[in-house]
Amino acid sequence: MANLKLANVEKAYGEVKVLKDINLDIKTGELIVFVGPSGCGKSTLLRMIAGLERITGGDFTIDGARMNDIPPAQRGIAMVFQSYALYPHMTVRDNMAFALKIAKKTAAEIEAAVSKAARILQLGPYLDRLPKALSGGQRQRVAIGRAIVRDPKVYLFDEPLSNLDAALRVATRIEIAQLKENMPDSTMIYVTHDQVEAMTLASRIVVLAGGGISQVGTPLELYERPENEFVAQFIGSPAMNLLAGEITGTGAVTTIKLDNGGTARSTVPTTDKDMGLRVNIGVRPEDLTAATGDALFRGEVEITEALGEVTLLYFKRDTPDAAQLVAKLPGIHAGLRKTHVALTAIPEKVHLFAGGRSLLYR
Ligand SMILES: Nc1ncnc2c1ncn2[C@@H]1O[C@H](COP(=O)(O)OP(=O)(O)OP(=O)(O)O)[C@@H](O)[C@H]1O
Repeated sequence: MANLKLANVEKAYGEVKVLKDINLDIKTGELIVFVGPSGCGKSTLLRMIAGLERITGGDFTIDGARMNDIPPAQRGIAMVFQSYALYPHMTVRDNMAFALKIAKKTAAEIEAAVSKAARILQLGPYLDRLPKALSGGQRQRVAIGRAIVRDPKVYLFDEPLSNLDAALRVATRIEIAQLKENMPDSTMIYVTHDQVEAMTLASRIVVLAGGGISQVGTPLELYERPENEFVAQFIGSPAMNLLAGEITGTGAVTTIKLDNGGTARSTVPTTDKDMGLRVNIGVRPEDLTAATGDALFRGEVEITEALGEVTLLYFKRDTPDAAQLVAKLPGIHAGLRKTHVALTAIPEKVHLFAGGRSLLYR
């Protein structure tokens, strides 16, 4: 059991605050994923939780006990890094047993812990091999095994799959999902650049930006109800399209006259005082469909990318909207190249942002 709490946590290097006002409650059994642009402080925050970086402000507690000044080894936390750093001259078994030998555990305790980890990670057949005789994915499993044998309350993963090739990433990602299933009471925090890892593994995703938390939510909450334009465009690939316009009709369904001449409708509710408000509508590429009546965008398809199950459409860059718009249509539509298309989206899929903030969260 481990409930983690970060209260007003900050990190300053000299005068520069790289993280501030970090408030986060993590419950036992959650798998929390930190995402955000490069340099936003994901690794720093993870390392502060591990005790590898000093916390310069605020409090970090595990089950109510303040951890700020507790050394890493006494926090009950194990960290798995992207470079697995196994001891090359030791077998898989000895790599996993090493920390327990140092901790002066008995041979029987070590044997029990190593076999349990080997079972969870399906490393049984490899226990007597040296790391050089393993694939990258198997080595990463041994690195995770070294964490498991210590039976920590909290697991921290710093981009554990980023050194693996695409196929192995998928396989190892599924293994991590299974690992989490097998250890429902362990709390995990995972840093990644990979959207798919974040969306598929996380109980909740923490989006970091500009030194703070931009939004915390389940993967679907972030996808369906982003609080701001940053999260809207960060989660989902290709990114959500933003088109500028003005509110011309309010109520349970809002009408927006777009600067490009198009019209959009949104089920985000508005009131009379919103008439004339400048907004950006947000529409995901996958929510755009061919329009028969009102369109929110019309343009000439310049490039198509047929990916098999979907086709991405990019438009002739003759207006600001056309330059940034991407549509994702199911199936293969290479024939749309050089044709004019009109696109719309159902009102339920049209997000509204004013000043960068979603009108849903007013
Ligand atoms: N020792 C240091 N002194 C000063 N600034 C630092 C130091 N270490 C990190 N930083 C700064 O802190 C910020 C956060 O770095 P961090 O490595 O945590 O980002 P990140 O989100 O993990 O990035 P990436 O995704 O590129 O790994 C960066 O702007 C970085 O330049």
